[in-house]
Amino acid sequence: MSGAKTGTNTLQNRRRALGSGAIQVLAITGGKGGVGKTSVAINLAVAVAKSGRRVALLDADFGLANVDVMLGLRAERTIEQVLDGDCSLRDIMLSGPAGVRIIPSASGARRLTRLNEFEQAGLIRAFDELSQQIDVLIVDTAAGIADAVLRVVSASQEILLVLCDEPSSITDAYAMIKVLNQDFQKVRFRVLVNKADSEPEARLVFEKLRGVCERFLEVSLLFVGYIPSDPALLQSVKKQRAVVDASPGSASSRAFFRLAEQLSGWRSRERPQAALAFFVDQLLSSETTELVAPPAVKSSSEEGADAN
Ligand SMILES: Nc1ncnc2c1ncn2[C@@H]1O[C@H](COP(=O)(O)OP(=O)(O)OP(=O)(O)O)[C@@H](O)[C@H]1O
Repeated sequence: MSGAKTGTNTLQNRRRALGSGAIQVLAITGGKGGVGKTSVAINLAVAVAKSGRRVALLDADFGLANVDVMLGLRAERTIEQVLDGDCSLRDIMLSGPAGVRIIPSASGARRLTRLNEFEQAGLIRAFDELSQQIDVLIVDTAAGIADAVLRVVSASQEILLVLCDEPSSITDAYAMIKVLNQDFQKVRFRVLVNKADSEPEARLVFEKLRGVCERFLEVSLLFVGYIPSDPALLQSVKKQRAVVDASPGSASSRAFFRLAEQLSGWRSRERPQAALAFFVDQLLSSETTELVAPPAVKSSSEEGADAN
């Protein structure tokens, strides 16, 4: 058996070991920039954490990674150093409001989809470590439909599309749904309308997207609610705080708490217990992944996985 093949089998065993915990993995996306993806990712993460679940927020917006900045934190290191084997996930995670673990990735997020075998082992080690510590992984993604964005989104068990009432938001969301459906066989999308003034208005925006999807695609869209346009959210951004933390009684915060409550009921038909393993698996199945023999790096948990 070749060294590369042996390495691949070992990696497969390690990936399987990630499947043991029932972790929800949710990508926040939308196609268009500025619709509020990062605001939703942060506030939903903090609202879920306030309900007692353990949450990690992966900042995979490699264009304008800014979760840390929006929360007044400073990332010294990112997932890039973890992939290089320089440190562990624990060393780079920041502690956000309500104990949300923030994983800064910046340009490392693009690299997540193009890993050589040494880096694959680093990624699996990192998520193996994470799987013991969280119940929910929320992934904030970049705008656009670049391949790296699509791969991160399609790797996630649940997809939450953020829309707002602008024609380009609808067309960009449609473009994203189409490519996720046709190239990645995704059929189910949850839709959140942001910056709406009322539920009827939000439903109208949702119906515009559903109308065009029904005409051309076989996908299922679920309306999960709306976040009102809220000056308190803008104020909290200026203070580098999550609105659910700074103004928990504001209109947008109440909507985020409602959404957080719903999220625990989003049990995917696609084996929720394997969501984290699926996430890592999909990132690693990139066509551009190079196969090179990995250096022998083992943690005790990987040794356990190898023995299975
Ligand atoms: N519900 C809301 N009410 C008021 N302002 C909002 C709301 N949601 C987002 N915003 C504001 O809209 C702007 C864009 O939000 P955000 O950065 O979260 O969008 P994004 O989709 O992540 O952008 P990008 O694609 O550029 O990363 C920010 O100034 C944010 O404060």
